[in-house]
Amino acid sequence: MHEPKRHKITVLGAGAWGTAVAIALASRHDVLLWGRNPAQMATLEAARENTDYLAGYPLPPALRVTADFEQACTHVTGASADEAPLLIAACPVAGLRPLMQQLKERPIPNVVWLCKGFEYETGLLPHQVVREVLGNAVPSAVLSGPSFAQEVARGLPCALTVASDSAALRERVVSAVHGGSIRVYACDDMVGVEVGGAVKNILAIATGASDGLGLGLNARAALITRGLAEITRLGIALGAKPATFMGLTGMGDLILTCTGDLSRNRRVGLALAQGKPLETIVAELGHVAEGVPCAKAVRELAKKLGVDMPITNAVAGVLFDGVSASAMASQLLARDPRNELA
Ligand SMILES: NC(=O)c1ccc[n+]([C@@H]2O[C@H](COP(=O)([O-])OP(=O)(O)OC[C@H]3O[C@@H](n4cnc5c(N)ncnc54)[C@H](O)[C@@H]3O)[C@@H](O)[C@H]2O)c1
Ligand SMILES: O=P(O)(O)OC[C@H](O)CO
Repeated sequence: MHEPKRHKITVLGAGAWGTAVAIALASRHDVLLWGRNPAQMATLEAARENTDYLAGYPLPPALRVTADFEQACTHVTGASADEAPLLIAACPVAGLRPLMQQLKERPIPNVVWLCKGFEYETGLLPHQVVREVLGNAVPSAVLSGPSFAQEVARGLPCALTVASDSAALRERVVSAVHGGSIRVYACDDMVGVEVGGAVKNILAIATGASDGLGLGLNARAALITRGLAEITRLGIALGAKPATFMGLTGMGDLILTCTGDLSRNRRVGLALAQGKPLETIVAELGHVAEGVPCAKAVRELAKKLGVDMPITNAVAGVLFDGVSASAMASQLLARDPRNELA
């Protein structure tokens, strides 16, 4: 039986996902939500709602918010071991390195990140970025899986996976997050969990484009299935465990993001099918769509590693090389036949 315990938690990043996670945890724990924009945080406090990133979901009275980074850090660095502190980084991949640099000289107890992607400039996974900046001494974990912020903020059921090579941190994350309508599973395959979370966003763009072109449900199922093969090939080349890709952060998140209209990445694909330019799509979205920078990073990484990733290459062609969505579909169909399990 899961023993509920009260934790001191700081969530760094007040976008859609950081806000939803803070809302979900605030009824059980002492949670402080930090955002880097003082004006936005003042509005959030006044309205008790994140109108910029998660409109329509009131903050519970127990949830405290701040734009003061010092206060956000002290909430966990000043906590006793008995208060089992947890530091959660809820920024996009592009913000992870700067955020870790801000934390570098502080005695943080641990760090758990929620972002999904490869660092654009370096092609590194989030755990590699964190270790490059903080070293190996700080226990670190990734929390990922099929989870739309709006549903989590509403308290609807959801299952996530925490991956870490620290058994103690895995236990702490399960202790803090598992409960209510959230189930948390644990594993030690950080590479597999991060690769699944990153590449599914590219495939959601592909599926959105296919659906936007009206190519049908058969095409959608084909893209999801062959997309999973593509994710698995890259993951194995990077040292992941193949079984991870059949789990929540592989197949689970891939299905959700490719089929759920709440997905920003899927919406990018739907808009590409209408022929909209990428700059317009990104501006209209107003939120991060990690699949866009990730497509470029993964195309380069796969080329370097000699991993065949035709759907990723096709998506990158539409995003960055001026290929139309319909030409992308034709190019994928025209590829030579291959053995399904190769
Ligand atoms: N929204 C979801 O449903 C969801 C679910 C699971 C995972 N995620 C992942 O979580 C990450 C964040 O997504 P989101 O939905 O919150 O994005 P968002 O666009 O809603 O918000 C991004 C937030 O990050 C902040 N930010 C950007 N750079 C920062 C930095 N250097 N330091 C601090 N804050 C910074 C922005 O100010 C903004 O508040 C992404 O990697 C996304 O893939 C999102
Ligand atoms: O809205 P998206 O496409 O960034 O997807 C959100 C989550 O990653 C789904 O698990």
